[in-house]
Amino acid sequence: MSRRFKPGQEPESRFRNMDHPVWNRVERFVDPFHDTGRELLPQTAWGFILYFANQARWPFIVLLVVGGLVGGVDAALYWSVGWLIDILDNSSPETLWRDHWHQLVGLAFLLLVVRAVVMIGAAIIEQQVIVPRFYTMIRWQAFRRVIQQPYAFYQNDFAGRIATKIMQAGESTGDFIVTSLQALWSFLTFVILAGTILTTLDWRMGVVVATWGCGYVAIIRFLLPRLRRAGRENANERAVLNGRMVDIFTNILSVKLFDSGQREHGGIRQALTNYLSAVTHLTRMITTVRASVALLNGILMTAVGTLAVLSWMDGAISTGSIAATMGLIFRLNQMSGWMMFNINGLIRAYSTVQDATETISVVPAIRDKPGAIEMPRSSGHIRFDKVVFHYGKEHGGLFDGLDVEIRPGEKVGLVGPSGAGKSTFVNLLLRLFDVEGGRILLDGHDIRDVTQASLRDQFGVVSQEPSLMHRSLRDNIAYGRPGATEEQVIEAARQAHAHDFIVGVEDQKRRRGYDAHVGERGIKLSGGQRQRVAIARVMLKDAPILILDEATSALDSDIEAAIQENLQTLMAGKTVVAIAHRLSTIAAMDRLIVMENGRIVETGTHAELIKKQDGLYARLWARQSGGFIALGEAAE
Ligand SMILES: Nc1ncnc2c1ncn2[C@@H]1O[C@H](COP(=O)(O)OP(=O)(O)OP(=O)(O)O)[C@@H](O)[C@H]1O
Repeated sequence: MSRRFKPGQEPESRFRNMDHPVWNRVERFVDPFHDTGRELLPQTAWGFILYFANQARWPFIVLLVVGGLVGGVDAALYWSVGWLIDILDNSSPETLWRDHWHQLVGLAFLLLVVRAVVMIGAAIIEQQVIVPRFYTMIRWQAFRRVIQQPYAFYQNDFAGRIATKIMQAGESTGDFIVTSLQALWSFLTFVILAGTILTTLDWRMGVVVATWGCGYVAIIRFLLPRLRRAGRENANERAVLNGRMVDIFTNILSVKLFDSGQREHGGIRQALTNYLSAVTHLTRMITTVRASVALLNGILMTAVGTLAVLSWMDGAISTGSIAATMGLIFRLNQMSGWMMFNINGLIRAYSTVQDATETISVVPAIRDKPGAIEMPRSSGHIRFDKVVFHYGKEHGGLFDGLDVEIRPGEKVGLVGPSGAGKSTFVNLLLRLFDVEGGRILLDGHDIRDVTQASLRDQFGVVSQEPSLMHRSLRDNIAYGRPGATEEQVIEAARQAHAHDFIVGVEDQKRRRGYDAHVGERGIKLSGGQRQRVAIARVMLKDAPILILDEATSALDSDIEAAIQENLQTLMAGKTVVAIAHRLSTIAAMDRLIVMENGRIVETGTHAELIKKQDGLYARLWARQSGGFIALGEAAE
C-alpha cells in the first residue's frame, strides 16, 4: 500500500467535534481507517462480505446474540399471552397476586428490562458501529485499492460509476450482514421456538408448521436465483444510467455546442428504458414471491386454527393455549411477510456487492513487483530498448522494436504528425502503460523493477490540457511537493507568471487569491491560466526529468516568451523530453527526434534537420514557418 499513509491516523472531522464520552465508548469497536494491507480484495461477493465481517468480528458476534434474543423475546411474549389468560381463568382477583406474583413480576421484567436491553443493544450495534464506521472502513479500503489501478482502468470506465461502486460496496456489505444477523436470524429463532411451543401443545400443529417451513424454503429456493439475477441486472442498468448522466454533465460544453438537446435525450431514454425493463423484471419477481407467501400463510393460519379449536373441543388444550397458538401464528404470518421484504433487500445487497467487486477487486494490470526498489533521484538517463507496444491490439502496431537513448541532461524534442506516437512514448516512460515487448531503462533500472511512486517522483509533467483539482490554488500548486511552505508556493507561482493573476482570483464563496477554489478540473480558469498553475506545480516539484507535452500551447506569445525564460532555468541540469506541434518552441533543443507511425524517421539538431530539404522535419517546418517565421531566420 501507499508508503505515505500511516494507518491509525484518523483525520479530524471538518464537520464538528464528535467527541462524547458515552458514544465514543460504544463507537470505538471498529476502526474506520483500519486496513489489512491485503493487496487484492476478494473477488466474489461471499468472499468480500466474509472478509470484512471478519474485520469487525466482535460487533457482529454481539449482533448475532442480540438477533437470537429478539426472536426469543418475541416468542416468549406471545406465549405469555396464553399463560396469562389461563391463570386469569383459574384465579380470583384475591388470589391472583398472592399465587402468581413472581411470574407476573417476571413477565414485567421481560417486558421492561430484557426487551429494552435487547432492542437498544441491536440499535447501538447497527447505528453506532455498523452504519458509520463499518461502512467507512470498507469504503476506505476499497478506495485505496481502486486508486492503485493504472491509468487505462480509468480510461475504460466512468469516473462517477467507479465512485458509486466504492460507496455502494460499504453500504451493501453492511446491510447484508446486519439483515442476515438481525432480521433473518431473529426470524429463524422465532420460527424454531414457535414450532417447538406448538408441537408441545399438539404434535399435528408442529407438523403443519414444519410443512409451512418447507413450503417457505421452497419458494425462496426456487425464486431466489431468479431474484438474484434480476437484482444484478437492475444494479447494472442503474449504474449504466448513472454513468451516462455523469458523462453528459462532465462534458456539458461539448453537449451544448454540438447537440441541440435532443441527441442526449435519445441516449438517456434508451438507458432509462433498459433500467425500466430491469426494474419491471425485478418487481414482477417480488410480487410473485409475495403472492406465494400470502397463499402459504393463509393455509398455515387456517390449518393451525382448525387444529387448535379441535384440540380444545377434545379438551386437550386450554383457552389460553388457543390464544397463544393464534398469537404465535399471526405473528409468524406478519413476520414472514416482513422477511420477504428483508430477503429482497438481502438479495439486492448481495447483487450490489457482487457488482462492486467487479470494479473494486480487479487485479491491477500494472503492479509493483514484489521487492520493487525505491528509485533514487535519477540522473535522467533514459533508454528504450527494442520496445514493442500496440495498445493490446494484434494488428496495426505502433512501436515495433523502438530504440531510443536520451543521455542525462539532454534536451530532446519529439516531433511528428498527429498519431505518430509521441504521447504514447511519454506514457510508456511514465509507466502509465506497460510495454508489450522490450524494456525501458531509467539509469539502467528496468522501470518495472522500481516502485511506481518512486518512478513518477522522477518526472515533472506539464501536459497540453492540465487538469486541476477542485481545490484551492494553493493546494493545486503544492500538489507538486507535499508540505511545501507558503513562500515556496508563491515563489513557484511567480516563476510560472501565475502569481499576478492568482492574487486577483475570487471564487463563488468569496475566497480570494491562493485560497480560491478553481472549479472541477480547473474549469473556472482560462486555458493559459491553468497551464501556468500546472507549470508552477512542476517548478515546485523540481523533478530530475521534465516532460513538456505542448506545455505552452495555451499561452499567448508575451506570456510564453516570459515563461520560456523561466523554463530555461527550470530545465537547467535536467533531462527534458518536450513534445510540440509549434516547432518554434522546441527548435532550440539539443536533439530532435522525428517520429512517424511509431517509427523514428529522423534525428538531429534543428539546423541539421532543416538542411534535409525532402526530410519530414524540413517539410513540417516549411509549412509552419511559411505562416509566421521566415525559414532563413529560424534556421540560424
Ligand atoms: N488509449 C489508447 N488505446 C488505443 N489506442 C490508442 C490509445 N491512445 C492512443 N492510441 C493510438 O495510438 C496512436 C498514437 O497516438 P499518440 O497519442 O501517441 O500520438 P501523438 O503523436 O501523441 O498524437 P498527437 O500529436 O495528436 O497528440 C494513435 O493511432 C492513437 O489512435
